[in-house]
Amino acid sequence: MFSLNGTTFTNNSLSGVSRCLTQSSRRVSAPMVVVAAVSSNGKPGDGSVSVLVENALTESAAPVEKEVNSTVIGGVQDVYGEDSATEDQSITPWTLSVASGFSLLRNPHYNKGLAFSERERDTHYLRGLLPPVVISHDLQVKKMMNSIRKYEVPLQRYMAMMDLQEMNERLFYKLLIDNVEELLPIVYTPTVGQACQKYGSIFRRPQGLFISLKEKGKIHEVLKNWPEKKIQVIVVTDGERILGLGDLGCQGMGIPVGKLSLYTALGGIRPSACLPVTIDVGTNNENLLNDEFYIGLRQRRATGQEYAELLDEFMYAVKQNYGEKVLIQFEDFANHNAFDLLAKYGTSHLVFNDDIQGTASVVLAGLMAALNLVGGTLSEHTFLFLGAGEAGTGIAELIALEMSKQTGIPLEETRKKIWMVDSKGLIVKSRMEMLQHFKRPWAHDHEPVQELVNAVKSIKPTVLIGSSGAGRTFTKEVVQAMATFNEKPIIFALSNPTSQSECTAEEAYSWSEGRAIFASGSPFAPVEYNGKVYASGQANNAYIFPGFGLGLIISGAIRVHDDMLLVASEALAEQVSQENFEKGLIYPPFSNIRKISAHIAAKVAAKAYELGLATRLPQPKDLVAYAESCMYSPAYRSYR
Ligand SMILES: O=C([O-])CC(=O)C(=O)O
Ligand SMILES: [Mg+2]
Repeated sequence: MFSLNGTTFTNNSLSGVSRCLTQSSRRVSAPMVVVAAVSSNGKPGDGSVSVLVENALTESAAPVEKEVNSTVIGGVQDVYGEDSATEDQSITPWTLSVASGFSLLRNPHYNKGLAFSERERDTHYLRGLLPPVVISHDLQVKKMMNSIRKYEVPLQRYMAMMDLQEMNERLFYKLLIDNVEELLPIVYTPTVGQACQKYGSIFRRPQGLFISLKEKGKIHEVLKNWPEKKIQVIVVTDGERILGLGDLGCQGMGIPVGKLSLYTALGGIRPSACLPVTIDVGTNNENLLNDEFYIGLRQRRATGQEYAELLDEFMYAVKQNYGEKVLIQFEDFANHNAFDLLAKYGTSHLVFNDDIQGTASVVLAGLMAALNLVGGTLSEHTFLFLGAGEAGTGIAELIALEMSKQTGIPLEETRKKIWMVDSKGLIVKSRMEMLQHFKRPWAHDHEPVQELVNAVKSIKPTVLIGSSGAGRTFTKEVVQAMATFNEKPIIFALSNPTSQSECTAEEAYSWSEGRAIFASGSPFAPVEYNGKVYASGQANNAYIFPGFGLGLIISGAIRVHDDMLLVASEALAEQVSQENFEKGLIYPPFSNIRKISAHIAAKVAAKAYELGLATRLPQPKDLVAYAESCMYSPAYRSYR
């Protein structure tokens, strides 16, 4: 351990440095140089950097470092103080870049491409490696958007974005942040669904960790192979229920990668703190098992004890490696595992299931906002769901909880306002014995009903929610029935990607004669009906999880609590403006998402403090300002 300019460097951080050096020294041919990379507010002196490097080299004994022909080496991107929340501005002005010359251009964390200044080109051995022009970050964004728009096929745009992420991380994030509405459907639903279906053939470089049954007993070591050490958020899938597309096995990796890029772009978590993980226990997808190019384990899914042991080893290895404040987001697990994993680890780890909890929170927010358009309180409405899996029952439970909080009526009673249809028809008491445990709270007294349309006609819901993963199930008859007994029927078609949406925006508006208040999980372009343009909202958990995670991180929360989901919904609903309502919108535009995320984060953090679940003390006075100040900015740093 040693100190420099008041910052203490531990052996841990040094081993990170030495690892960088080791890895770089294998790749670089240009001599490495020490550079002090200065963030916009920092002014380190050059001499100190040499001290840092000397110490780094002498304290780590790996022989490879001695090979480093080190005039000097720069940068300590990875040295964050123990207390750092997300972005490093408040911690230390120092960044340590790992290389110079050709390898600097090949390092996505530090590469700036044509934006390297004349001076940086001189000091970092870049002369001749770049064409003469120097362009600004903004011009780079413009140029990149021009080329991306030239691709007509969305998957090509996706691949161009992934290539950019691997080439120049800060440009990737600036592009995404500045053009979020245009690029979200590319890096996220619906295109990410296609990317997962083809992941085997488009896989180029590792973007996350693959942990398969082969790694059993070694997960702790496998985590150490990941180059970043200060992980704050992990998104993990086992690929069994990727969006509404079913079992995509190991190819589900596209989802954790996509979700985490939104954690950074939308929620401001720094990219190096994000770790995508795919657990591979096999797949039951015959097409993949028979595909010679399939990249995962070629076996049927392990279940029972074998599955549980691998997950258990993973969960404990994560805590051992990254501490108890690392957020683990479960994503796209099948129902039969999702509920159990959340219940099992909810008391020992900081875990969040996006499909159960994130979707619930975003839908509740949409409903809160919709009340402004349709009137009444939540408990005056009647809800019918198609699909009683993670999303459906998660949303239902949060609505029932909110109704109970608002009215003081017990949860068992408020649940009775919510009905569900699954593949076997309306969930009713007479089916109780045969129901999976998570469906049982929704079995109410009623005659058995097979078809959705008959359930709609009998229950007469004011709100119809599709969470079935089955596309085109809200038929004309269903939507028309909703429109006969509701002046403004609320219809959410949540399943993803677009192909699985229960109905399209156009169907919802035309079949309801323009009266539906409609939102969908995947985006739909505005629709014209009878000379009027209808823009619909995207009820997607992407509104919630980035800000929610930010709130947990900035407060140092150690557990997720349902009350945090309720305040996240309130925070999102509060961001819908009068102007949005006038257009019939119940979600704010994604273009404001970083501001929205800061508000969600502040409310979630405040709740964590109130519940005694926050460890980051003292509590900042202005949590919104604090959340904003912690957010990662993709602005380039200048290397001196
Ligand atoms: O990824 C999305 O767009 C939303 C989601 O979690 C899912 O559909 O599983
Ligand atoms: Mg999901």
